[in-house]
Amino acid sequence: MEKQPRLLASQLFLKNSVFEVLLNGVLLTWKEIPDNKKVVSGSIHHPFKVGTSHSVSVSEILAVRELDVDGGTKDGRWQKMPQKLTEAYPYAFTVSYVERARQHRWRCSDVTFHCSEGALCQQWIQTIREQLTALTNRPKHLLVYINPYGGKQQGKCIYEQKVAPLFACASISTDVIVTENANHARDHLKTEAELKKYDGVVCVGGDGMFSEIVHGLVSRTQRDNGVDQNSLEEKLVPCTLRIGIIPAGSTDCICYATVGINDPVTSALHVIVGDSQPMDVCSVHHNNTFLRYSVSLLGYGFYGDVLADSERKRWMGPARYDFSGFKTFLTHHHYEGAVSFLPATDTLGTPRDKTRCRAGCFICQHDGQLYSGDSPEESKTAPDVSDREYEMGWGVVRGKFLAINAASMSCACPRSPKGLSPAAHLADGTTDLILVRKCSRFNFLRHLLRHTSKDDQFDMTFVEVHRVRRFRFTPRHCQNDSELDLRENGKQLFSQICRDHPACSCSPAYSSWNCDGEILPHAAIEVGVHCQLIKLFARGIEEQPLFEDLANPPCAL
Ligand SMILES: CCCCCCCCCCCCC/C=C/[C@@H](O)[C@H](CO)NC(=O)CCCCCCCCCCCCCCC
Ligand SMILES: Nc1ncnc2c1ncn2[C@@H]1O[C@H](COP(=O)(O)OP(=O)(O)OP(=O)(O)O)[C@@H](O)[C@H]1O
Ligand SMILES: [Ca+2]
Repeated sequence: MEKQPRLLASQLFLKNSVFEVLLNGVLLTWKEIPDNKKVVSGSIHHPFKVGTSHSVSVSEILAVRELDVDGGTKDGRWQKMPQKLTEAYPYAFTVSYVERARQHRWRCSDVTFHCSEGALCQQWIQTIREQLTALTNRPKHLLVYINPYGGKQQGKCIYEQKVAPLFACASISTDVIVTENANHARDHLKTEAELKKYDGVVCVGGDGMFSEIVHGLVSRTQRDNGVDQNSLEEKLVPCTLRIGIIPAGSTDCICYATVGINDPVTSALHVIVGDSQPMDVCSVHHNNTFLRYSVSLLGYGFYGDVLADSERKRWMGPARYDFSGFKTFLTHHHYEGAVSFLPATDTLGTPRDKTRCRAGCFICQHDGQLYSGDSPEESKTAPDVSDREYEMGWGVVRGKFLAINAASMSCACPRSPKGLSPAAHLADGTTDLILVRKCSRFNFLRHLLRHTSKDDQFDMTFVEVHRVRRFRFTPRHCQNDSELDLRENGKQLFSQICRDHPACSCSPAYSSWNCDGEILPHAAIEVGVHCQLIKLFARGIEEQPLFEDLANPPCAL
């Protein structure tokens, strides 16, 4: 087959005007041309219209398809064409591309170019297709898991109506599994799935569903590479398959913090263009035994109690968190214990930075390290602790806490658009440890409210925040290491304490850990961060243009 040129320039017809259309391997641009420069004959030009121009990155073109002269595309989509146009320009092709809308939303837009010669039309189609084929980061075959019961139970419908047509348009083939029970996706990935067949795994659901995919993929990768997940000293092997999240859950905080919005079409488009966003993963251990992975929030006290209460109210849907949040706020329990942590002293950022982790983040590109390039490749995913540091650098905070939160990323979500730790990074190998000491209800409310405003939620005397690589929590009443059933022990201990002090308003001895929306069975845990262990089909939150109305300014050609 004849090699297509990388550069194409033609005068083509679009919406009653003649446009200079240019493809240079990086950009597709089309600019309305003035009357005196036209070489196209028989154009139906609007003489008073001011020339407009557009530009689309080839990497954001989804597909190109031929348009039949009778007005339908070859793939069956129907388009209305004025008769005069079809007579003068009987050949046409449609380019589908990403267009940016408000609040980080992406939409699929179509532009149809008409020409008088069939050969020219074919040349354009083939050249664009060739340039799309050269984009090797794009997935061709995906494994999709749908949770039909997540969020408002719309997962199946969202996928079929909004996502599947886009995947089909971009010629992505899929194997779709609608899960039949909790952990179906995790176990299928862990043991059965033929991962070699796929370029990525997509989940349709919320943070819980994403967590299943992470557990399935990370565990499978470690098993295939003979790595023991139980030891915190082990360097975990990064997963090669990227993960896509089509949001259909209650919080969707992973999606919100990696894309900027929980919108199924936007997420599907990030999958199609083959974006890649590395992410840190925390491994949580108890007595040198692996418990779970966490990518967003590990929360003891307030967020643990909210989750424990809300699990009994799943029937309420996403509103359960507000109900349980309000109830937990009123109960105002505090918990006693010791938090030891290894500060990330060698990092580029701090939790109090004004800058945010955004697409192309400088800090994440350097794995959060001050001295990039010095770290050998194999140490990238390890909790990165030398023996000396291990002995020397640990800090300890003891006391009574309303909340102990570790945010490995901002945890931005619709409830708190800036998140629990606004300056946290997706892929710097650290987690932000937020300690909220016992304080009055009023002060705690002030702290919570600051998650929804511009004010700094850390700028309060009872709150401290540390960027750490590892941490450990030991509850005060943890008598021995074999504390096994937290809930039973907790209840017994609570009733014991309250029998001793009948008139007091003491808190139970234990809360629970909320690990990305799952309750952990132990209060005493040790946590390590594995830098960039997984990759998502995302690019981080893109900076908003200064004036949103200029999100798609006409480009200067
Ligand atoms: C007064 C308003 C204050 C609003 C403060 C909002 C802060 C919200 C911060 C949300 C952080 C979410 C972190 C994400 C965790 C996910 O891995 C996990 C799985 O999806 N989600 C949850 O655990 C779900 C956790 C959901 C927590 C919701 C907490 C709602 C608190 C409401 C407090 C009301 C007090 C009202 C007093 C009058
Ligand atoms: N077929 C199924 N039946 C019951 N539970 C399922 C099924 N498939 C997945 N699950 C479980 O449902 C739980 C919740 O799902 P998901 O995360 O999709 O929604 P959510 O809890 O509403 O949202 P979020 O996690 O964002 O709060 C997950 O932990 C997952 O393990
Ligand atoms: Ca991080």
